[in-house]
This record gives sequence, C-alpha cells and structure tokens, in this order.
Amino acid sequence: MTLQAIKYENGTLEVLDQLLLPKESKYIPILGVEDGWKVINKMQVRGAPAIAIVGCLSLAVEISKEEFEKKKALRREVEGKLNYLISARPTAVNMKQAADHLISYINSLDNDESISAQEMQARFVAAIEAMLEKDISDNRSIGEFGAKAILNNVTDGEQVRILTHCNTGSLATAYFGTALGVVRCLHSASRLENCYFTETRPYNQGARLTAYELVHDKIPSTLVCDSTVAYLMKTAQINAVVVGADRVAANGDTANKIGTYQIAVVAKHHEVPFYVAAPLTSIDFSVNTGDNIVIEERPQVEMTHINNIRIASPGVTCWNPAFDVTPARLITGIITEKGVFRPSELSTLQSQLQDHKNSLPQL
Ligand SMILES: CSC[C@H]1O[C@H](OP(=O)(O)O)[C@H](O)[C@@H]1O
Repeated sequence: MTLQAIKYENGTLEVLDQLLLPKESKYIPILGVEDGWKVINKMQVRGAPAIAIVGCLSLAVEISKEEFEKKKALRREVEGKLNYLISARPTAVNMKQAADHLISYINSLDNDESISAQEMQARFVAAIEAMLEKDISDNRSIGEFGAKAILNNVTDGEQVRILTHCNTGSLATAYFGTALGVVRCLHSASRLENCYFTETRPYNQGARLTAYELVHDKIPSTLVCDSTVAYLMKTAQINAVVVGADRVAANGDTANKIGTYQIAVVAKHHEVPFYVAAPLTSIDFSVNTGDNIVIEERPQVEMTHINNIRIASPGVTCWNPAFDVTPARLITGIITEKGVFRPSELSTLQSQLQDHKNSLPQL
C-alpha cells in the first residue's frame, strides 16, 4: 500500500490512479497538460489541493521539455494552458487560485528585463515545484491547529471520537491531508479514540480512499454508510465533525463533497462542533456567499454503476451533484494553516489573510 498520490522528480510526473483503489495501486505517467486535464476530469486524481498541484505540475513537465526564444511566447503558453486546466473541474477553487498566482508571477518575470527567457522558464518551474512542499507544510499546520481546537472542547486526557466525510488525506493533497491531517495529529497525540468516516457515495472516496489511508496508518476507525450519520451522532457521542473544502466563500459558506450539508444539519441538531479544514488557497474572497459557487454535476453512470457493474435499474433518471454548500451558520470554525477562524472572522481578516497570501513565496 502506498499513500503517495503524486510522484514528481526533475520534470517527470506520475499520479496514482485513484479509480483503481483499493484493488489496484497503479501509477499513470503525466507527459503534459492534456494528460493532467484528463486525469483530473476523470477523477483519477481528485481532491482540491491535489487537483491544483497535479494540474500545475503537468504544465511544469510540458514546458520543461520546450525551449523558448521569446519570453512573451512562454508567458502566452503558460496563460493559455493554466486557463485550460481550470476547466477540468469547476467547483474546487485551488486550481484557479494557483493559476491566478502563477499568471501574476510569469507576468512579473516577463516584465523584468534582467531575466532571460531561460531564467524565466527555470524560475517558473521552480515556483510550481515548491507547491508540493508548501502543501505538506500547510497540512501539518492545519492538523496541529485543528487537533488543538478540538481538544480545547474536552477534558484533559479525554480521547475523542471524530466523524469525517469523503477523503481529505494524502490521496487528496501532496501528503498528510487536511481534515484527515487533523485526525492524524489527534492519533499522534494519543487523543483519538476513533475516527468514524462515511462511505461517501457515489464515488466512495470514504470506503475506497479514506479506509485505505486509515488502515495503512493503523488509525482506529470505523466505516459507516452515509445514511448512518444521524443515528451515529445520536448514539456515539461524537466530539467533532471535521471535513474538507473545495471552495470557501468570503462569508464562510463552504462547498464540499455532496452529503456535507446534511451532516452539518445533523451536527447542529446534536450540538456537535462542525469544522472545515482547508488551506488559505481554498478561500475564494471573490465569491461573497455559497450561492455564487458553481456545483459540478457528474455523469449518472457514476451513480448507476460500481466497477462497471450496474446497481440501478436501466432507464432510471439520476441527479448527481458532486458537491453541496454548507452555510456558515452551521460551521463552528474554519481550520487553516494560519489558525482557526470563525466564519464571520474571514471577512474581517480578509485584508490580513490577503496580505499573507500576497506575501507567500510565489507558490
Ligand atoms: C482536501 S480534499 C478537499 C475536497 O475534495 C473532495 O472532492 P473530490 O473527491 O470530488 O475531488 C472532497 O470534497 C474533499 O473534501
């Protein structure tokens, strides 16, 4: 078993085909942007941070093989290919945030007359490569902040019971994960009694991917059906729910895997703290509320079949939104690499967070 979703070294990229997990662990070579777009669109690679990292690395692979006499030719190619990669999946914001950042960076390199086309190409590729390590560092910070916030709500030494949804671990990021990173930190601190996690129909990120990670790490955990969540919170004294995010709006409304909203409603009913764990690159201040977030709808075959075996009657009509939006009023805190914020604090901290994002090394 391996938990390395992304293998990148010196211009060579391979990704773990997550459609084959857990039965088969197979890596796919990514030779350029078209390969990157396809594996993201087919969800062979998925998870908001991983989508951005694989998309950008596929560009790095492609331009590393080319020679550019003119800086403007390199800038034009980068802009066109980044905008193409954004189109692979519409809801997660991380690829767009990365594209915006990289386009701003390539323009600054283009405008710097002291830099040759070759230097511009090398610096640009290095900026993309830096995304891998930064994501891992951010995830560890998210994990620590999240574990601390959850343990602040319980008595000293008490072990906690957590519920999570979908997959937000090493298979959704460069490594360690966001919400699952919080679970890993709780386990490392010997404060995790159990992590309950949902199957997460129809792609089964929980049953196939989160189970794969928690079994690999020997973390105490229990798989539940999506329909079990309310009964679980009624009977198992869950201490906190921690989920990931695909796009957080400026007011804290959060788009995440379908089923997240109903878990938040049940958590509110049972007075269980509900946390969203996500890096700053998942916060989209250009979107005021969750009403403005585009929700991807996936092919109905992903509902009617599992491993090419039909499980729903022929001729059935399906509705398959891949995400839903949890309103900020149901969210206790948003766990980022810079700390835990109440949804209402995002707007007041926007300038500070925006300054922080602008101060980040170029990706
Ligand atoms: C840290 S992963 C964030 C997010 O991405 C997943 O969606 P998908 O598997 O469709 O890419 C899920 O919503 C996770 O919470």
